[in-house]
Amino acid sequence: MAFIDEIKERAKADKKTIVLPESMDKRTFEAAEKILKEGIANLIIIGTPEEIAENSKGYDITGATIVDPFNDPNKQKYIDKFVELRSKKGVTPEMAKEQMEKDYMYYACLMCKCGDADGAVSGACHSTGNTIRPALQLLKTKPGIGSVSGFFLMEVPDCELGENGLFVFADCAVNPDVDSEKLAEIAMLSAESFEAFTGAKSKVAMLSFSSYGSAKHDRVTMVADAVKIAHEKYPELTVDGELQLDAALVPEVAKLKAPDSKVAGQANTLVFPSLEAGNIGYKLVQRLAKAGAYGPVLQGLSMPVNDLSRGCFAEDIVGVVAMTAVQAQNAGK
Ligand SMILES: CC(C)(COP(=O)(O)OP(=O)(O)OC[C@H]1O[C@@H](n2cnc3c(N)ncnc32)[C@H](O)[C@@H]1OP(=O)(O)O)[C@@H](O)C(=O)NCCC(=O)NCCS
Ligand SMILES: CC(=O)OP(=O)(O)O
Repeated sequence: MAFIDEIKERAKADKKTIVLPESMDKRTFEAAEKILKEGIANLIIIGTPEEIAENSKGYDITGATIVDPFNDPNKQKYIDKFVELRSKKGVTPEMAKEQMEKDYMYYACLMCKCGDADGAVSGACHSTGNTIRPALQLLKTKPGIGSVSGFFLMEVPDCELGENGLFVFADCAVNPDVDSEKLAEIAMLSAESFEAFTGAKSKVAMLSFSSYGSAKHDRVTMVADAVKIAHEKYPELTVDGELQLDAALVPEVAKLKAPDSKVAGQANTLVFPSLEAGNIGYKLVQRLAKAGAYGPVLQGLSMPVNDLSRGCFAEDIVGVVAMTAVQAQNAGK
């Protein structure tokens, strides 16, 4: 069974409620029809009657709960929660109301925070920054986590590398500035994500343009230091580096470049040394290898809220909603 079909089956087994705030985009309704028909999740769609009528034309969204952000009996509860969480940052009730009406992602995050939804998915027509900022501000990180990061679950067709073509790539979405500490934490979170979604043991490669000191540069040292930190802080983690991509993936190259590594030649979880590398890397594999790219899924956030690429298809939204529902199932465990 394809990876995403397994995730859909897991989502269906214990249905969660996911909120979709992008009623201004037709893909939301195309995806909603599929999600409801397949029974993947209960849905809340945020939008005015005009937005819903205009963009849902031709799609059957019977069963979705529609919330009009200008006329919602629960709105005061969300305004109060917004102010409770952000008054120290100067947010007043008037500002909270205006922000929620202007940007439905704030509304969606408050629904999650108040327990009226288990997760949210947005980003088909909003940039990543605008999609995740409300979640970072209102939901915050899980206890003990310093930074939220974003991974893609990549499903590469006809590929024996990784876990039969399945990989986690991170960070592809969130942190423009990383250091060794952050990279080590991204490695730990990515390993957890890989294992939660695939059920297989993760083997994390910390990528660079150097393998085991073959090049000398500050950016190589940053990755090598991240590996040392990861070994110290997360001794249960199978992680190695710094490694070039070919050494991480291909057994024959691994024998030459990192012969004693427990990861080289078998990596299934790839931690990129910068956001540039991660974001470009996942798009290369998606577009040239025709890989499935599900995400960016956020890791380290206190509740499941996930982003999409603006280039996504409705089927990608369905996949990310299923992954969000599975994250919500795992949240209490
Ligand atoms: C994530 C991002 C939106 C946050 O930056 P920003 O909008 O400038 O916001 P700030 O730095 O003021 O942070 C806003 C809040 O989020 C928190 N935050 C920022 N980055 C965070 C992270 N990685 N993890 C957890 N919290 C984070 C800040 O602490 C701050 O909290 P506060 O308001 O309670 O003090 C920004 O780093 C960004 O745009 N990243 C790149 C996204 C992107 O374009 N990716 C490529 C396409 S996928
Ligand atoms: C993940 C990503 O790159 O998102 P977008 O394509 O919307 O910038």
